[in-house]
Amino acid sequence: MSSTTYTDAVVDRATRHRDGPRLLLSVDLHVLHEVSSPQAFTMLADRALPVRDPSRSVGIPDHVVSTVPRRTGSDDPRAQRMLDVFSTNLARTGIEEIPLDSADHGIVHVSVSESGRVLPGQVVVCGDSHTTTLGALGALAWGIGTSEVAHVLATQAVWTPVQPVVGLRVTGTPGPGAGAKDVVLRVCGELSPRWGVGRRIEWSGPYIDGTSMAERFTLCNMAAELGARSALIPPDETTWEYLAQRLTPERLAGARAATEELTRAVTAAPVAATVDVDGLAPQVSWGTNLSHVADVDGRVPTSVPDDQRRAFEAALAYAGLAPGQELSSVEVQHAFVGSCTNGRIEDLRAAAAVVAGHRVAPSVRAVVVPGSRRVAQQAQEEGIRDVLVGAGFLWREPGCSSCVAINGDTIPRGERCVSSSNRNFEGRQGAGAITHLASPATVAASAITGRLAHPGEVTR
Ligand SMILES: CC(C)[C@H](C(=O)O)[C@@H](O)C(=O)O
Ligand code: SF4
Repeated sequence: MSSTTYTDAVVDRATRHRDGPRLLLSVDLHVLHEVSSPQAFTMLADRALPVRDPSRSVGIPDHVVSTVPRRTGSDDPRAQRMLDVFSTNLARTGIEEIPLDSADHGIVHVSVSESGRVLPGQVVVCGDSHTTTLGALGALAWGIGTSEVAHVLATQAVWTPVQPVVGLRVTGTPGPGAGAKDVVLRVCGELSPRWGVGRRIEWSGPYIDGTSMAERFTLCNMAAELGARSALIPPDETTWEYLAQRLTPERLAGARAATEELTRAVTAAPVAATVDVDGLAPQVSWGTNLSHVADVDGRVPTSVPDDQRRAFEAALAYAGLAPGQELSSVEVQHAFVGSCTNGRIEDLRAAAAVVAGHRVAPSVRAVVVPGSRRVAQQAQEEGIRDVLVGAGFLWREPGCSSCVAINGDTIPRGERCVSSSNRNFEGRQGAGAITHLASPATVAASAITGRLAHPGEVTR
């Protein structure tokens, strides 16, 4: 018998039907948000199809919601209409909504993980590319398109191609001031943005074994930027400790028993790439895709392989940078701590640790948007909110906010934002806005200095 990876075992358990190169998998949890679901509900209504199992779906408004304190929805009538349609669709079909004022509210991927809705071995889908985040819990989780959302609503199952499972091994210990965000930026920089296309990734190696859950969420979140359908970390004691804080003892025991059964004969995925992050410096993206990554105390590259030259020049022109330019000379006007990549309590702690005792530079507008209400609440209780606000950060309500800037939290044209989010495409944070992706610690240090900065510049 050929060996089976953890991912294969999850796929096998969920398979309802096989049709040549395609599998029909049962969906354990379907997460919906207001942007990718309206047409799906319309498709269902047009064909008079009911939702097959509303109890296995949950809807959370996050992308277009205002983040202004005491918000109730959106100030923009079009966005408000989207929120209203979303609520109506959920109520009409009997799907639970986690509304803005719920203790469980947050960005979809943050909310469903911290409220204990996601378990190892589950198949989880959402009309959102960063659903890979939930692979941190050992779930097989990926983003689907709107017509697939309709299909899942109608059948509680999803078609997926048979795909190879590959190991992505990470070794070494990052250097001072560097963490999981720097690691995943480096991984994206070293492998191509298409490295994961057509593959299911299993993270492995000594670095991964030692990561916290917060770090795992960051890593799996950004695996979407490698083009992978899914990326996960098979469950270990770290996973179970996280779940123990969120599940009743009975549910926890049930989930553990099911996982033990599932994983009895699994073997590690064959390693397709190894990235060594020993001594890694904090990373920052300088261009317009995830291969444009460098040490924050380093320089923009001076040359690239010929086949990348055009993209390189276009990225430099868009970002207003020159080959060989020192990144620590690049001034920023905005600093954003938030998103499903780095909007968790650990991320806010990391930012607060850097800014404590310092002031945000007068030339910078620095904003914290917690990933969820729980994160916001905990930050308040721990005094982290006070540290950040005391240093000059603006404090907002949870949501996607400037990560994708479709809720009004737009970065103006020509202005530069150092951001703890995950995408740096042209116009991602607003038409003509320039994005530098970094860790929360680097965002915090840059907010203080007014230019891209190594956290050590501020803390040492
Ligand atoms: C709006 C949504 C469909 C989109 C996604 O799929 O990822 C967004 O979350 C993003 O990060 O670009
Ligand atoms: S925070 Fe950003 S990456 Fe995450 S779901 Fe929202 S828009 Fe997408």
